[in-house]
Amino acid sequence: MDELKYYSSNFSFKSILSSFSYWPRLFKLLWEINKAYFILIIGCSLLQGLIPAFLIIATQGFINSIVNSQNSGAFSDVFFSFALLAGATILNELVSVMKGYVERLYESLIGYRLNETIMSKSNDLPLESFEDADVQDKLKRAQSEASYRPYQIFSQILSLISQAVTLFSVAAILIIWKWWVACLLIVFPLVSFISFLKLGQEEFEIHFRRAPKTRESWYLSFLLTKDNSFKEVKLFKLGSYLIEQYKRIFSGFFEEDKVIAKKRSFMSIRFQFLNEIVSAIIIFMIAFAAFNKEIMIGNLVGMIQAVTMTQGNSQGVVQGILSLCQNSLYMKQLFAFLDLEVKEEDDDSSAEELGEIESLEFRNVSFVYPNTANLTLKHISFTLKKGETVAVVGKNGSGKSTMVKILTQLYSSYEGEVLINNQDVRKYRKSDIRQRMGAVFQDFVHYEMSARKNIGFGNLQRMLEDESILNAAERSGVLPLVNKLNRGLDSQLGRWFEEGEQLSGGQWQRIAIARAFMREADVYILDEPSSFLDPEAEADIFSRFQDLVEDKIGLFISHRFSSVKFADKIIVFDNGEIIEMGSHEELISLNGLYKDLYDTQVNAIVREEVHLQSL
Ligand SMILES: Nc1ncnc2c1ncn2[C@@H]1O[C@H](COP(=O)(O)OP(=O)(O)OP(=O)(O)O)[C@@H](O)[C@H]1O
Repeated sequence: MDELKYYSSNFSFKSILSSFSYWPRLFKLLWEINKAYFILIIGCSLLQGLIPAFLIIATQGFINSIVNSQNSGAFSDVFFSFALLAGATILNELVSVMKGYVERLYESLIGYRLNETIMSKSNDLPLESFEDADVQDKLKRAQSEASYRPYQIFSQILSLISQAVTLFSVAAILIIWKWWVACLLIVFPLVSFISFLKLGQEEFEIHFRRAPKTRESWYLSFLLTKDNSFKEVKLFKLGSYLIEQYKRIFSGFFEEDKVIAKKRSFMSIRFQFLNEIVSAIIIFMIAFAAFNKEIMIGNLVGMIQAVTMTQGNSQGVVQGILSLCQNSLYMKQLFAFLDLEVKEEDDDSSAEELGEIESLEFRNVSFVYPNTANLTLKHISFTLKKGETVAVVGKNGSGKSTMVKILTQLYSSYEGEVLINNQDVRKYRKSDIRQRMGAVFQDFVHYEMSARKNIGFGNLQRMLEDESILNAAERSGVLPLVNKLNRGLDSQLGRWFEEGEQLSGGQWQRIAIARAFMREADVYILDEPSSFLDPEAEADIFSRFQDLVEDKIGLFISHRFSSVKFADKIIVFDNGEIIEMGSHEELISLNGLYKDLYDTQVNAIVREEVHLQSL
């Protein structure tokens, strides 16, 4: 909201001028995308600007040559001026076809490249920024508006140049006759400039304010069109409600658009009317001059053409400058996103080389999520050592996943120290650290792609090596499933694309675990790996996990104590703090939260067994 205030108060002529400061950057960007197209379009635009004046002179000459030939009886001049006129017309057509062709290619190329740039920028952002609603709004604005505006600005500048060339060359024909006529035609449309400029600012402000609502509407349509939400939408009969919400947002937008469109139409009618009166008077004056034999009939035709063209071009130049002002404001949005600070220090060449990770330590780590009031992690300290399997338990929302995100360097704005091999993690490149970690997050991804990619994404270099992929599948116990797939590793998974084979929740989870195991890592982290698994599958996964991490560091978060109790060390989280730590036996004897949670689960299982036996 504050930002809107900032922008609103800056919708001034000055701010529009300052937005032109992006032009050099924009031109550099467009030049780098394709130099040949860039030059060709500029060349064609200049030619297009000059041709109309030439056409008028050729038409004028052609008509006058006919009139002269009637008096002299010689036809050769007519033939010559006809050839000139025909040549100019053909050239005009050729230039416009050529420009259209290059423009289409260049425009789509620019669209792709800018989307690519926006995607790589998103990829470079740290998770903290990515989860920020303001950054999401900026991203939405950059994606929806700014990716096609750059070409618009470029083509507007060119058509402005071309129109200006036409305007002055055609106006020269009138200046020779009566200079003030040309001045009147050029200057008059400027009267409308300020009014249209204000309207353009209003329109921009509306679009700027819309970004959060546009995102909301996108989300509503996402809920209705994606398979993972579709089931609930059907079951709870949310469809009509969501469509209604969507409609409400768009009807609001439509009303605003209608108001702007109405204002624009009224303004156009007013200025158009005044323009027509001015040109009617001038055309009448030209006709009167021809009637008095002050000018020839060819000149009459040429000058009437010149009046219409000067007037049209002068209006075109004004409109061009206006939409250029407006588009320049949108350009700010693109660069506002591209200029977001990237805090990742991966390009730090002074970073130390990271060897095998033998120990990981949290020393007095506290963390608060941006824009929230309370600490999510409070003075956390623990150590993980090579050869250890550590389980993390605790109630929902106690901070376990947050700790994992800090461990994997997805958040870096914590207090305290995170150490690798007794050295501060900040000494190492984040990408080097992540390279040595294999993790499955709670909200792991179902890639709607082949089984090969789903597993191979864990180690891109090995994605084409069947043996490595099958090995990872074996380790996560998903090999029998992979072997049963119609096209083996290259079978499409999920239902989004053709010939996709849908998996169960547990099968997807095993595939995600295989992806983590694909990495030749020193640290393996599983955040609730058993949430979709049946007890047998869960026991299977943990025994495989323990084998895998025998001489590595293994960390898993779980709510299932049947697996947790076999860990070498158990860390108990409560409300962002570590309140207990030790082996299963040690924690049971402590008689604290761990014992409570454990007893609750064991008693529930016992009750269930008794109930089953009584049936
Ligand atoms: N991206 C975020 N932005 C702001 N707050 C967050 C974010 N992610 C989590 N939180 C908050 O941080 C707290 C800890 O969440 P966390 O996911 O770490 O808990 P957890 O122990 O893993 O819970 P669970 O067992 O339910 O997975 C919660 O109160 C949650 O609301």
